[in-house]
Amino acid sequence: MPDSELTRKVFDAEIVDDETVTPQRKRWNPRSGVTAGIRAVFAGQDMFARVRPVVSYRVRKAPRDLGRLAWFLVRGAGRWVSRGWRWASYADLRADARAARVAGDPQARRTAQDLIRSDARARWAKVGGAVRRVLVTASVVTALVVLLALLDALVGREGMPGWLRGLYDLRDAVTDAAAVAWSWLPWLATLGALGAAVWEGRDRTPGAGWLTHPDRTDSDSWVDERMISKALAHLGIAPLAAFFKNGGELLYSVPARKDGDGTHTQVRLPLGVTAEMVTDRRKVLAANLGRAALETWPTTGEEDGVLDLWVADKGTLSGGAGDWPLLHEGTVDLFDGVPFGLSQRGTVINAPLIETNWLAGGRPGQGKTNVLRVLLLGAALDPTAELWAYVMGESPDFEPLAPRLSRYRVGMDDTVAADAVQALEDLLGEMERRGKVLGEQPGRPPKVSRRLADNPRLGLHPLVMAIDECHELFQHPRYGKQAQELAVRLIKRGRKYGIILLLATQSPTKDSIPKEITRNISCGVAFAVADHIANDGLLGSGKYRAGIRATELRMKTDRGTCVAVGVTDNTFELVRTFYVPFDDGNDMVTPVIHRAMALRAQHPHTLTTGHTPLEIEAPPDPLADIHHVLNQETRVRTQTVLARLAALNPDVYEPWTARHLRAVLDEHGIPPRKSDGHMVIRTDDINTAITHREHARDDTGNQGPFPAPSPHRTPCPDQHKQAPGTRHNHTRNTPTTRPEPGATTRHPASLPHDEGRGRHDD
Ligand SMILES: Nc1ncnc2c1ncn2[C@@H]1O[C@H](COP(=O)(O)OP(=O)(O)OP(=O)(O)O)[C@@H](O)[C@H]1O
Repeated sequence: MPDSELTRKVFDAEIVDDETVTPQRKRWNPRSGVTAGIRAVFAGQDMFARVRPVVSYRVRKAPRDLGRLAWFLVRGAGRWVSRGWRWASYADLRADARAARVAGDPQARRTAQDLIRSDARARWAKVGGAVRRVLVTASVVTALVVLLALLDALVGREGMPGWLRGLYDLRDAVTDAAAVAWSWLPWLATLGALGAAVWEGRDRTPGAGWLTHPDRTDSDSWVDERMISKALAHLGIAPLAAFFKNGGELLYSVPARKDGDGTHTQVRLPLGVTAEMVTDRRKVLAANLGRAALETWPTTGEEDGVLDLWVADKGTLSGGAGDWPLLHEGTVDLFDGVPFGLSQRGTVINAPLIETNWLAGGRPGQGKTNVLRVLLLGAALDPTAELWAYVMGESPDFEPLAPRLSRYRVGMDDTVAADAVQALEDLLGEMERRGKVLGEQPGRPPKVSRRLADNPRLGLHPLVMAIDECHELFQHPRYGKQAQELAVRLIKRGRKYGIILLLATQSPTKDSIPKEITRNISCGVAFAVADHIANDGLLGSGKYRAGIRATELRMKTDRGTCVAVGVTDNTFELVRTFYVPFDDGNDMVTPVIHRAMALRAQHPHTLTTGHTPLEIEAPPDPLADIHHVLNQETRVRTQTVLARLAALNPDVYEPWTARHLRAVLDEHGIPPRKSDGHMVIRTDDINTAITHREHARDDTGNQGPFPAPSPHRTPCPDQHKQAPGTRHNHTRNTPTTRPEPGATTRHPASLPHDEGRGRHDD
């Protein structure tokens, strides 16, 4: 018997699993139905048992609640009246005028009075416009109604066309509905007005009951002028206490209002009291307001007699800043800044880097290095930026950034200090060169702009140098003095040339950081510091006295939170910095650097090589690269081409799929080709496309996507050997560089004298 006859045949089947079987097993069981019913009843009873005490409690409290409702009604109506009066009498503007008179500011007073006049004019103009609109509408509607009535009387509905009869039906329906609504309207209007008045008059103080709730979701966060005045009255400042005792009322030039995650206000203090007297009693003020000292920020306003107060909502500052916005995607334009942290108001601060220099400091382990790393990471996502980093100690903190760093040295030995000084010297030379380049530009622009930075021929791209633990460099017995001088000159003059210095230190004393640096630095960042000397060393002199105090930050508890000046237009910011983890087993920095590398590979960019001429890297040329990897074979399978491209330039081609390849071929008019059922690319097609492209360039005079070399550039004898599309790494040979991991496979050196030397750029 043949085998096939022994095989069982299945004509119809169904895959059966537990779920399909279970419903068939569940038959109706009268007993279980009864049990379920009883359970439902008991569940209902549970519910009833829960609801009953609530209802009885409400019933007992009903008289009190009704009383409160009545009181709210009266108070709401009162509030409306007073608001109406304020509106009608321009009370706010009059108060401004009065405040200006008290402050002895005639200009402000005149402005307030002018505003009252112009407001009155605008208001009457508005009323006139509204009356005119109402009159016109009423006349049109009346004319229409009269016309319809006349027509109805003269012609009769029977003689009218269908659409006109429809119009009459509509009119009648609207009239009937209006008549019904009219009979209800007084009731509805009264009820609505009563409800609105109760709502308006509800208790707005914290802790109000079920009928009321404060404007904030968190009643703990409530801080108003009454509470602030009370807190100030109990600070133990004699003139302030006397002022309140005599029935004085403080003048709030900025009323207490929600500002991000807190409340902001400005108070004009009475005679004999300065803002500094209040900032000195910050802890008492915080306690009086029911806040931690860190959550209470009294500072001097525009004048010594004006107190600027910001009080954080309770507990909001203890939360971290969350993920760095660029952690998973996004690029940076350094001219717009780098997301750096959350301000006390809960908004993201875009830290400015262009035209600034930074000094970050604080006690050990509070987050300085992370700030430097975040700024460098952000800069790395601007493909035009060139980055250098010097770490004056043995630390792997910047290791994952290495592929994107053109210069990178780590260590405590003298060679690192020597290289850092050399780098500062190179930056000064570069500054001179940039000054000349700017001077040669049409219109002699005073500083580097995005447009100029984008032109790789000029070499005016942003150049960021970070020095971690910079006090080690500035205090170095041999190189310290020179480093100080160079850094000061750079900080003073380098900003407009797109040269940015980022410094971080544990020890911001006058011996470790030159005074000229702390004086001229534009962005100061202070994590928890020990005393007012360190505070003012980082943030600028007088900041401690003005109440801008990183001394309030607590070691460990406030790790990652810093006081920053110069990062926004505000006098200071309390910043919860973004943290990009680089810890044992959690490295979120490397993926960002991979993105940064891929981005940079797609842009022509310049490297600064000390006093030597600029080198310009060419962007990849996919057509030439395909030609290169075809290796003169007649045809090669598409998948093989993709693999070879990825090996040739992984940064650019590793993410490529057949679709990317197809797009390039389509762009050059190369049709899809098949051989033995496989998609292939033919060398002939690519050769033809390249020839066409060359002709097209000759015709238009266009030099193609590669930027022409710098006029100063020394031609490399073997430059033509460079694999097309790979990036040229021609940099000055200085001991400040170190070999890039994998540099030999990924970026073959095009110059024989580059072989074996330190790396400079990606
Ligand atoms: N913004 C932040 N959010 C949360 N944790 C942070 C933040 N910044 C730093 N940290 C934590 O603090 C630790 C120390 O950070 P970092 O190395 O930046 O401090 P540092 O001040 O540079 O220390 P050192 O002076 O020792 O170099 C980090 O490993 C991290 O756990």
